[in-house]
Amino acid sequence: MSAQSTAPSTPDVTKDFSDLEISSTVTTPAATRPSSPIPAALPPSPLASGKHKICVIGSGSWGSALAKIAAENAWKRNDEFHSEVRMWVREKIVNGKPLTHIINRTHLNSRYLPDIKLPKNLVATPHLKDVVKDATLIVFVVPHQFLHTVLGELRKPGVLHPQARAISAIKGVEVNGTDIETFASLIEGKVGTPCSALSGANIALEVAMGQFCETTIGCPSHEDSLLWSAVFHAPTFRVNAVEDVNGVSLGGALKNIVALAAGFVDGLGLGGNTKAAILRIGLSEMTEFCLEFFEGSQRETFSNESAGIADLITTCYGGRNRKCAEEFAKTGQPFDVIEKKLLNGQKLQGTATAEEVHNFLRARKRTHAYPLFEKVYQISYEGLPPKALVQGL
Ligand SMILES: NC(=O)c1ccc[n+]([C@@H]2O[C@H](COP(=O)([O-])OP(=O)(O)OC[C@H]3O[C@@H](n4cnc5c(N)ncnc54)[C@H](O)[C@@H]3O)[C@@H](O)[C@H]2O)c1
Ligand SMILES: O=P(O)(O)OC[C@H](O)CO
Repeated sequence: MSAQSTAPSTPDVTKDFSDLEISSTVTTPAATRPSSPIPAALPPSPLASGKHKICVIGSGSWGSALAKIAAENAWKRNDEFHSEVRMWVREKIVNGKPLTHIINRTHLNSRYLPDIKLPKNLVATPHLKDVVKDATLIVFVVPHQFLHTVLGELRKPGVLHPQARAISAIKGVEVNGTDIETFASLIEGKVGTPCSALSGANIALEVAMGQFCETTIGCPSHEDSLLWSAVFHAPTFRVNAVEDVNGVSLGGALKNIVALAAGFVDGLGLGGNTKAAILRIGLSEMTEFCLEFFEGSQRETFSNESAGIADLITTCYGGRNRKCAEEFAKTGQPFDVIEKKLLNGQKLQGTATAEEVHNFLRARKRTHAYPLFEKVYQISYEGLPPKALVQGL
C-alpha cells in the first residue's frame, strides 16, 4: 500500500436520505439508487451475496455520527455493501421508551446526537451478537472504558465472521504495567480480526452536520485501506489512509491529555500565546512518546495528518476535554462531577488517558521526559494547582 493513499471519490452524501422508505430488509433495486462514481475495485466479500456488511459497535455521539456516514455510503454503494447497517445501542429507557425503538422510529438518537437525522438503513440493535451477525466490516467506537466488556462478548466462538475486518475509532490506550497497546492491537488480539484505526479532527456534531473535515485511517494493508475508505470517505469527510496504525491511534489518544492542559489554560484566563505554547509542547510530547514506544510509527502522522496536528487543534479549542478542564480550573470540582454536569451522559476520555499514560511512564521511569503529560496528571489527580501547569515546562 502506498504510504499515503487517498480514498476514491464518492458522490455527495450530504443529501438527505430521510425520505427513503427503507425497511430493515432493504429490497429497493439498485437501479433506483444514485449510482456511485467509478469505485475502486474493493476486495471481494466472503459473503455469498458478494457484498460487504458493515456494523457499528457504539452509538454515542461519535458512534452515531460515524454510523450515519457508513450507512449513507452503504446505501450509495449498494452494489458492494448490504444497505442495512446495524448499530449497537446499549439499551436505555429515554422518556419512557427504549432508545433503540426511538432511533428506529424517529431516526434520531435523541440521547447522544439529538437533531441529526439518521438514515433509515441505519438500524439500532440492542444485542451485540445480532449486530455483528455476518458482518464483514466491524467499527468499534464505544468509550474506551467499556471496550473490554464488549470484547468479552464478541470473542465467544462463532460470534464474528471468521474473515471479518475491524477498525477502531476509539481514542485512548491500553496500559498494563510497563506495557502499552493501542485499541486496534487489543481488538486484533482479543477477537482475531485485522484492525485498522480511524482518528482525526472530528468533533462528532460538526461531522454529523456535514461540515467539511478530514480524518486519517491507519491500515495494516492496502485492502483494508480500500475497504475503510469506501465505508467512510465523503466529500465533507475526507479520508486519508496511511500505514501508521499506531501513530493514528496514539494521536487520538494523547491529544486528549493536551486538551486538558488547554482547558486549564482557558480556566486560568491565560491568552493565545500560552495556549499556542501548550499545543506546541503537547504535539512534541505526543510525537516523541509514540516514536519512543511504538517502533515504526511516523513523525509525519503527527505533523501532517488530521490524526495529529489537526485533531490537537480542534480538541484544544472545541472539545469536551477542554471544556471540562476549564471548569475544573475554575471550580476545583472533581472531574466525575463535572462530566455529569456538563456532558449530559457523554464520557470524558482524557482524564483516564492521563492516568494510564502516567502509570506507564512511571513504570518505565520516563515521567521526566514528558513534563506536560506529567503536569496534567498531577493537576487532575494529585491536587497540583492548575496555575502550576506552565512552571518548569
Ligand atoms: N464525541 C466526539 O466528538 C468524538 C469524536 C471523535 C472520537 N470520539 C471518541 O469516540 C469514542 C466513543 O465516544 P462517543 O462520543 O461515541 O461516546 P459518548 O461520549 O457520547 O458516550 C456515550 C456512549 O457511552 C455508552 N455507554 C455508557 N455507559 C456504558 C457502559 N457501562 N457500557 C457500554 N457503553 C456505555 C452509551 O451507550 C453511549 O453509546 C471515544 O473514545 C471518544 O473519545 C468522540
Ligand atoms: O470532545 P473531545 O475532547 O472528546 O474530542 C472530540 C474529538 O476527539 C475531536 O477530534
